[in-house]
Amino acid sequence: MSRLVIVSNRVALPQESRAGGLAVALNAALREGGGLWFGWSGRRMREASGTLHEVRDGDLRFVTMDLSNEDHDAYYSNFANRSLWPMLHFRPDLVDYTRETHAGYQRVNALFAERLAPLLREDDTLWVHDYHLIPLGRYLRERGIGCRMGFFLHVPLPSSDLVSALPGHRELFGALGAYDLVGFQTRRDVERFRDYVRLFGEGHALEGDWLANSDGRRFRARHFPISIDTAGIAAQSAAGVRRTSVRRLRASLGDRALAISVDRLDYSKGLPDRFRAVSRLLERHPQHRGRLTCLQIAPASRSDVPEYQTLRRELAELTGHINGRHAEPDWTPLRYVNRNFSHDVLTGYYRIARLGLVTPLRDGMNLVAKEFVAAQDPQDPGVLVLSRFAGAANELGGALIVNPYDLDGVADAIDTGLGMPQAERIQRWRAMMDTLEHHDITRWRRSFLDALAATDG
Ligand SMILES: O=P(O)(O)OC[C@H]1O[C@H](O[C@H]2O[C@H](CO)[C@@H](O)[C@H](O)[C@H]2O)[C@H](O)[C@@H](O)[C@@H]1O
Ligand SMILES: O=c1ccn([C@@H]2O[C@H](COP(=O)(O)OP(=O)(O)O)[C@@H](O)[C@H]2O)c(=O)[nH]1
Repeated sequence: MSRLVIVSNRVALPQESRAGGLAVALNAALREGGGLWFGWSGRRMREASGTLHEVRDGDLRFVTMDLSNEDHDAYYSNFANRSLWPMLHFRPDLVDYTRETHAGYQRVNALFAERLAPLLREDDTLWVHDYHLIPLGRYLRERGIGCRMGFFLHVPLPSSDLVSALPGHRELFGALGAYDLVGFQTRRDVERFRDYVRLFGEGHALEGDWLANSDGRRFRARHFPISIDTAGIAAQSAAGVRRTSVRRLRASLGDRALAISVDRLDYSKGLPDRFRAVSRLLERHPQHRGRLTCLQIAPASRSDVPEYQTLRRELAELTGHINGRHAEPDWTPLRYVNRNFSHDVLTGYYRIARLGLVTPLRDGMNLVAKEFVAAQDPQDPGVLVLSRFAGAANELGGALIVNPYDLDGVADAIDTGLGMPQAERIQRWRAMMDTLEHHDITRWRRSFLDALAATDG
């Protein structure tokens, strides 16, 4: 059997727990079959990039690479997260592009290829992840690596008009033609990719899910919605409610209902609009005053990036403003926590919540939405309020689907969710849980790798 080699910027080393769906999902996927995981070490050094570290855990091998401060700054904090991330999340107004940081991104991708190539075998299956590493496949091919290569984009792909506004887009997105299979989260992302290839791309779209790159070499593009370890999370949450931290949260609520949100502190997640929607709820539906506690867990993310610093300041101010306006001496509507929690605790929190509030402005998938569903008590499940702009909305039709820009609509959905009869809650939850039980992380991994194995190579 071919060895699986996963490459991603973020690697979840054994015993490491941090926010971010990619690392959570790949960890679950790799543990199933063993293999090698290659990526950034998480260390920024004063000296040059490229030092490798290795950790073994059973039949898993983790090889990570240090980056210099300068490379990390150009590749991750700037080009990946100030040029690509905002563009891919439909925010051209936030794109900050320079040729220098673009060159740094290409340089780090070339270095990934240089360090990874000697570790590869001819019959490996290589699976590259996300917008940090789009050109890696092309650099590896230039080094003569001929093994099967797949790429998965965890974030959305916007329309060609937006993509084509990024300087150098042809070279960057044309590099996807070096892979044998390119995976996206949703069908719409695939459609937009095919449109892009047709209108601007190096290469052309063929019949079915086939495309041809600029050399005429054929590759495929399909959607593979990422998922979670559904059974594992259900079991974890049932046990989680007995944890001290979960019991303490429940005790602190008294007889108030809990609405929970869990997001990296990122502008794509729509936190300011969500907080305003909670404020709107208390105006439109005053019966919830003193009866509802909204808990927002928002671990800091990409703190070197100015847009994230601005958002953090904005949210601190907005929380103070909303609580100052609505709170009573014995009640505050919003609890806002900038800390990272382990899955054991989070799943217990989800289970005692009456409502999961997941309202990103754009999100590739949003695993929190799926985790919230999997963590519910089957006899007394909570309700999910979910943005139509999260990839997860395509599969979780049992949620109350909202437009996060429509604050009145979000407020009304919260009200509907809090008042929903038990029979309807069970019916909606069962439909979503059936989907997640059928389509879990194992199935995601297998369907991608089976499709990759079925390409010409
Ligand atoms: O690595 P960071 O910069 O700390 O960011 C964390 C991850 O955020 C993004 O996650 C995406 O992948 C999820 C799983 O497919 C998906 O559910 C979510 O919608 C995406 O936003 C990013 O794409 C990852 O590369 C980061 O590691
Ligand atoms: O304090 C936290 C906050 C989030 N997460 C996890 O981080 C992932 C977030 O993934 P999602 O797809 O929702 O968004 P992303 O952060 O990848 O954009 C989920 O598995 C969360 O359970 C976590 O472990 N601890």
